Parts: sequence; C-alpha cells; structure tokens
Amino acid sequence: MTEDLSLTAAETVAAEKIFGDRLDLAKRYVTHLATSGIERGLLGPREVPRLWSRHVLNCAIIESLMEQDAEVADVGSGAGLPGLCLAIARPDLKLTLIEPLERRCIWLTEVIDDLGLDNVTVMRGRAEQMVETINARYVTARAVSALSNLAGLTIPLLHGKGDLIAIKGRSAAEEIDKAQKVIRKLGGTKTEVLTVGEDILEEVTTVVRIKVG
Ligand SMILES: C[S@@+](CC[C@H](N)C(=O)[O-])C[C@H]1O[C@@H](n2cnc3c(N)ncnc32)[C@H](O)[C@@H]1O
Repeated sequence: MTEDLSLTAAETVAAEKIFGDRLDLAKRYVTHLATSGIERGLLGPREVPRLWSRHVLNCAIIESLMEQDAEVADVGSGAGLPGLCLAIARPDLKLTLIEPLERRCIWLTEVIDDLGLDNVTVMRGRAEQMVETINARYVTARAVSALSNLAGLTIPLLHGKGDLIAIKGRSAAEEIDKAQKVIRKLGGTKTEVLTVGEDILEEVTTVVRIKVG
C-alpha cells in the first residue's frame, strides 16, 4: 500500500480534538481500512484519499451527541462506520456493532483485537433479529437504508427510550417526510435534522436524530 494516509493540517486539528490521546488508534484503524479493508472489499479503493475527511472524522464527530457511558448499537456497521470510530473516540461508550455479513464481522473482529479495544463487541445478524438482546441508549446507522425502512430496523432496539442517530446526506428532510407515519407509529417524539462538526470539520456531518420516549 503506497497511498499517503497522512492528514492535512485541518484534519490534524480535527482529529486531535475528536480522538485526543487515542489518535494513534484512529491512525491504525485508517491503515487497516486502506489495506485489508480495501483488499477484502469492505470499502472501494477510490475511498482511500478521503478516508479521514469523508469517513472517519465525519463519523466520529457524532460522539458529541452522546452522553457519558452510554450503550450504543451501530446497525449495519460494515467497515466500522460509524461504530468503530465511536469506540476509538469514546472509550466510555459501550458499542455493539451489528452486521449480518460474516466476512465483514471477521474483519471487524480482527481490527478490534489488533487495536486492543475492550468497549466494543461484534454481533453477527440483522438488526431485526437483535431486539431481544439489545437495549441501547443510542442506535447509529450510516448508509444502511432509507429512513422509512431504517426506522423499523433500529427504533425497536431503543425499547421505548433513546435516540436514533442516522448519518444522512442532502436527502435527510425528504426522507423524514416519507418516514413520518412510521416514526410516529414506532414512538418517535421528536425528529430533527442536525448539522454536526461545523466548528471542527471542513465537511460537516448531517444527521437525522429521532428521539423516542
Ligand atoms: C452500504 S453498507 C454501509 C456500511 C457502513 N455503515 C458505512 O457507512 O460504510 C450497509 C451495511 O448494512 C448491512 N445491513 C443491511 N441490512 C441490515 C440489517 N437489516 N441489519 C443490520 N445490518 C444490515 C450490510 O450488510 C452492510 O454492511
């Protein structure tokens, strides 16, 4: 792997703020993404130049929406986005990465072992099969499904109290419109579009936050 994974000056400032003394762990994660992550098809090779800006920083920044010591379930974690970023940035959080594909779970477990993270576990399966075992304060998801479907997969994992934090793009407001009915049916009490990281990131993160209970 000859790609340059170094951070720009602005990314360095952001990464130091977000990861603090765990920045070396984040760098190691990025190296895994750029090597075995690409080789094993978890990410496309074109993502390598923007691993920090578009993926890791953009995902990790949502930690600012989370209370101390909370349980977080990341649905459809794939290469650990955002779940592993959160586990690295916030050792106080307790993360469960839910992912149905075996080879992705194997890769995630290898990376977690290599980084020595003790606040994150991987559960293989679909979110809708995990309702009996997971009771999270926050459920996160990125690029898993449109909100009208995602709400049904994720909100039950909150068991009546907590926040769904879905990282979305420009379609956020439109997706909310289409999902209003199902969100209400599932107990959503407040749905909002938030922009996170305006003071730190060059590319901000847009999330849909749905509060339940
Ligand atoms: C496009 S990938 C996104 C991965 C990662 N969140 C990211 O942003 O790079 C979607 C992931 O969701 C997983 N997935 C799809 N349906 C799911 C379900 N019902 N429950 C849990 N994960 C699911 C897929 O296996 C896949 O890894």
